[in-house]
Amino acid sequence: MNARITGGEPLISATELRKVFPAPRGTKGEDVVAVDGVSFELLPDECLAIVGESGSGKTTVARMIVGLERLTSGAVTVAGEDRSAPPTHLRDRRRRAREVQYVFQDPYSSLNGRQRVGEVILSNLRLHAEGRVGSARELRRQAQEILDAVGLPERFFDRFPRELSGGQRQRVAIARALAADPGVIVLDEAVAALDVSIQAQILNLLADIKAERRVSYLFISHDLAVVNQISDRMIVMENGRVVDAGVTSELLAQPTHPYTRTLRAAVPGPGWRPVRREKLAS
Ligand SMILES: Nc1ncnc2c1ncn2[C@@H]1O[C@H](COP(=O)(O)OP(=O)(O)OP(=O)(O)O)[C@@H](O)[C@H]1O
Repeated sequence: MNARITGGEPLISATELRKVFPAPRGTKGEDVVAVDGVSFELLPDECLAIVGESGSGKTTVARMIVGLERLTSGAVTVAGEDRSAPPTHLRDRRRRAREVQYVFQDPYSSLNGRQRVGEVILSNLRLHAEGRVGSARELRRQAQEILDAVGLPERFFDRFPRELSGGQRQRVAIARALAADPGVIVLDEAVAALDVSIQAQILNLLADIKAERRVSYLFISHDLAVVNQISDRMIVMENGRVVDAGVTSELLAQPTHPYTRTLRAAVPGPGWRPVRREKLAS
């Protein structure tokens, strides 16, 4: 079972999320309001981007959604079930991981250096098989199928992460997420550490996976050019609040909010124009 649901019911619903980090003990510093009244919905088969400058609260929102950060107030539901409180036991944690997987920014630190690529995938397959673990041969076949889906042929199965490039490592991280067969993948600056040409490859890969596996993405990024390529809708965060939201191509073509205009103006490269995703796909 995964968190996929049919129809227009949101996969993730975030309502009035608020996160306050207390000032460190013994200091006279002030509490940090990292997230303040953030609401959004992620629909089946869509990619929703959360954009904003560094410190705007994007990662904190993502961590609240996956249960890594306790909510100060507000509510999160996944596939209609309340997920506002952190998981209390291992079973709950695993069930949530099957619903929503998280891919981190840094492909260099997010993989265990002592685990071979195939084992990374196998261990997540075993973890989420819910007692339906097949033979070792069948598991290996499934692991290789997932690696094939992210463009890593059989010769990568026994390699260690240190033997891979940044782009290849991020493919492994995506494959590891897919092994849980999730309904949603949260991608937190998942291409930010990669060269532009490798970024494009990973974005194409993500688009292919989304079309083939019907997984939804919550795509956290500060990079509007990247967001323009991958997302259907976007919300814009500034100082912990949502200041703008809408269909990505429309919002980028004609940004109305001053902050969105500022972000848009910061996109590098003369002649950069928002391009509808259908055009990119051809
Ligand atoms: N564990 C924490 N303790 C205290 N303050 C925190 C903590 N985590 C985040 N913050 C603060 O909350 C605010 C939002 O941070 P967050 O990392 O969510 O922003 P972001 O938009 O993801 O930025 P970046 O892209 O740089 O990660 C920042 O002011 C940050 O310093």
